[in-house]
Amino acid sequence: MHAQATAPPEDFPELVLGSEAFEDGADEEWQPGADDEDGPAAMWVTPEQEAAALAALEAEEAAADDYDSGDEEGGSSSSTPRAGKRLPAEVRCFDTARIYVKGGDGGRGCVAFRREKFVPKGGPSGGNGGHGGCVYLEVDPALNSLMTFRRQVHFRADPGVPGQGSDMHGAAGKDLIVKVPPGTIVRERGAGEDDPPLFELLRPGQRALVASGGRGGRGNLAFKSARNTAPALAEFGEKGQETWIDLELKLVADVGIIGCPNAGKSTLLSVVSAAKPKIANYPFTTLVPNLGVCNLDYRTTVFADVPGLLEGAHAGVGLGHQFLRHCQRCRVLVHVVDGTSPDPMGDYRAIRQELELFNPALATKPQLVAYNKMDVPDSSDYWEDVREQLAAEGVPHDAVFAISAVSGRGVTDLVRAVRALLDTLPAEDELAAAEQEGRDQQTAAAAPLPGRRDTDAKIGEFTIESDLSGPRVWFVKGAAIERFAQMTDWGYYEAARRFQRVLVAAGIDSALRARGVQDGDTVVIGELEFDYDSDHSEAGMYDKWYRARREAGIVGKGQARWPHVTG
Ligand SMILES: Nc1nc2c(ncn2[C@@H]2O[C@H](COP(=O)(O)OP(=O)(O)OP(=O)(O)O)[C@@H](O)[C@H]2O)c(=O)[nH]1
Ligand SMILES: [Mg+2]
Repeated sequence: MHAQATAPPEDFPELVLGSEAFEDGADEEWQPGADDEDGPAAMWVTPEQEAAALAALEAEEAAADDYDSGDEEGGSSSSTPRAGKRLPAEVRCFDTARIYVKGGDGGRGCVAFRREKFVPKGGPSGGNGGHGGCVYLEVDPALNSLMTFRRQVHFRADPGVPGQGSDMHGAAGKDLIVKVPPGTIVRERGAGEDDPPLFELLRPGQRALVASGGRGGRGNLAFKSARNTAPALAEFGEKGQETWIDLELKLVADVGIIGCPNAGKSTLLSVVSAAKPKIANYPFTTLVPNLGVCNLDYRTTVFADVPGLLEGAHAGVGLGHQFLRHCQRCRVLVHVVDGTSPDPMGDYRAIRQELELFNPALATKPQLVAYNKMDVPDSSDYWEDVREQLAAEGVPHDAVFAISAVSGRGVTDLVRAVRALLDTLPAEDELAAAEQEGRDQQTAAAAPLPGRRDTDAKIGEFTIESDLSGPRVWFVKGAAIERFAQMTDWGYYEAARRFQRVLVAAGIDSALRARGVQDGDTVVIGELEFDYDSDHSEAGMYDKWYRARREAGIVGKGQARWPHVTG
């Protein structure tokens, strides 16, 4: 902010503080004619004004209840239980994100004619525009959250390069590759949890096309035909596909470590793997699930340490329970019980209940219990007692382990037991299963993404709706005809004429007539709007095109040549 205050006065109108106090005051202070060299550069904004502006901005930000308005500093906010939207932004955003993706527009085609000495009537030589770049999501195993999407939500691939004269086609736009963590699920905007996702990205390097680039427009070379050897028209490039998509992260781990806050879950992860999660003696140290890879007896097991769970988490107490979704992919749960807690069994039951409330399938996952902090006398005194009570609840003795995560005592036994338990489970590989589903989804994904134009659509496939209540309006809807309208470059009379001919050939004109269209009615095709005219004679069409051009104030430029083709 301070840097902005000292910026040269010319920059002032661009400042986006959006505060009344700031703008009003600054207007009085800053004299456009004043010599900048006189006095300090920041004189045109007083410190009071800046403070007032910042205060207003902060108030505004606090009021705006959007994604980024949470506290980033942690501090008191992260240790007090908060519900719903007022959770720290970190917690709200790490495992879900909504992003905007747009493929690059195709480059426009070119109208050019070959002009060379000794080559009379060289013919058309305008090249096609390049294809727009596509947006892909790609799995990057180095990522473990969707946090990056807090900084950037808009992703646009490069447009195609326009075609040029001398038969030069434009280059294709560069694809944009957006990195996502393994376990990212892609859904249509606003789709529910139960709707089939568009993609599930699990394996490193796996890619999904989320927004394809537009086709390049054809240049006049492409329109050359035996009948029209000197076409004076070209197309615009097709617009790139654009859409909003929801991302959700479900970590891919074999083992989920769950338990109350401060039970020692992160400590356990840090001793079984090389992960270095934050460990501290207060609840909710962990806000974002951590992954760790454990290598024991030449076997690799991935552990996930999720934030602590409290009784009432399903109702948003503590950090809520949303992160439990990460455990849905885990095959085994390790439930860490804090031996130093005043009521270890109460903690245990509370967590079991929260699991049940979140998802009954999670509560039936195989689980091992780790009674932690055995190095503390308080805790070891109660160990036998807790063990018996757990047995009474149906947790056999061999599924309960006494450990001290800090010293590492008992941890190896626990990990071996986890491994053994994993081995007894059906060899069904979660990834393979998900991928199997993924294969089925490939077909689903082949269905058009929201906002996508179906490239296979036929020009004759359209529907007509009308609104004759006020000014008479006809809406012609169809993927192919809308694309055609968008790509038509009205700057060329021939393009306008071609459009008119296609309307007739595709049966749109006759369909409109059958429905009772009248001259002067408005016809809307995609973003194109024009007045209907039944006069399809060459002179009539030219006249209409010329009038439209003049109304738009572009007469004199462009290709107002007529009649130049005798067909
Ligand atoms: N004495 C003793 N302290 C332990 C043991 N394991 C963890 N602690 C301590 O317990 C505190 C909490 O440990 P964390 O690993 O951060 O606990 P957590 O379950 O990840 O907590 P949250 O992330 O806040 O839910 C830390 O001060 C650890 O040093 C243990 O075996 N013995
Ligand atoms: Mg932790």
